[in-house]
Amino acid sequence: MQGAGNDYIYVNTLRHPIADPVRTSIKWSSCHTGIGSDGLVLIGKSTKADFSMRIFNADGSEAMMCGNASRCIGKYVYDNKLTQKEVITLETLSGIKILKLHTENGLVEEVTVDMDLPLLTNSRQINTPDGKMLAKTITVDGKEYKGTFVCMGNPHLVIFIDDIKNVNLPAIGPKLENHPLFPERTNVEFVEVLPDGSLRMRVWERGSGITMACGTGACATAVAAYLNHKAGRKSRVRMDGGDLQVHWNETDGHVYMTGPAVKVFDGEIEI
Ligand SMILES: N[C@@H](CCC[C@H](N)C(=O)O)C(=O)O
Repeated sequence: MQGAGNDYIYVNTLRHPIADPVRTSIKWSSCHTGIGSDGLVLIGKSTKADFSMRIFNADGSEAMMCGNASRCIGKYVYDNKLTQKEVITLETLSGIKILKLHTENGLVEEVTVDMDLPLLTNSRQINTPDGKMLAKTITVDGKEYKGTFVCMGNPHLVIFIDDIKNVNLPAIGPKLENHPLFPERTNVEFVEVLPDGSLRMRVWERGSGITMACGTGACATAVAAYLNHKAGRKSRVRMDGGDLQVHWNETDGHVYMTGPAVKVFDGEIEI
């Protein structure tokens, strides 16, 4: 399945348990020797919510949260009749998220995810030496990058720039991901504010590299844009694979992300 082009292999572990998800994600994500994906997502049962999600990056590392995968799970469980609910709770390593399904002709087209509160101070995931987050200047290869840190269950470094075409993402992405400031590594977003006010973002994902979109990254981008006076509470985040709508609600402080969820194909693989 894919959400704005961020593609994962989804396994319904209620029927097909995966004994070694780390090894499986590395093997299956490989474009030339596996299936090819940004990682592996396990849909499971939960004692606290309707379903659970575990997300593994292409390098086998497990993440706490995935925005695009949450939407795709909403589509998977509804379209495959694992539930008839149109509001679903999903247990993740970063808490329970609420998915609101938008259906057309009995199938899910879009999903709004309550992504909970953004974390703007230090978190377990991002241990900066001084314990202070928000704006920070990071020097890499003699060049300074001013980043805003936002944790959406997982860590994001959002960098605003004037012209996104000037970013050499394959070169700078891994250097920022593995910068000593982030002992647990980080996702990295470069963002240009377009004349219509939308946010053009490209992402280097921790553990997967360049992806066509990142849901938590889009939310982090919208929050950082508001904090840096570059956008209002509602933003359209435009990524290589499509757009997401993000609303940082001032009443409850939660971030709401809305976007598509698409099935690419069903398949069987021997393990
Ligand atoms: N693509 C995802 C985020 C996946 C996890 C991330 N690479 C991490 O390690 O934190 C999304 O849509 O949010």
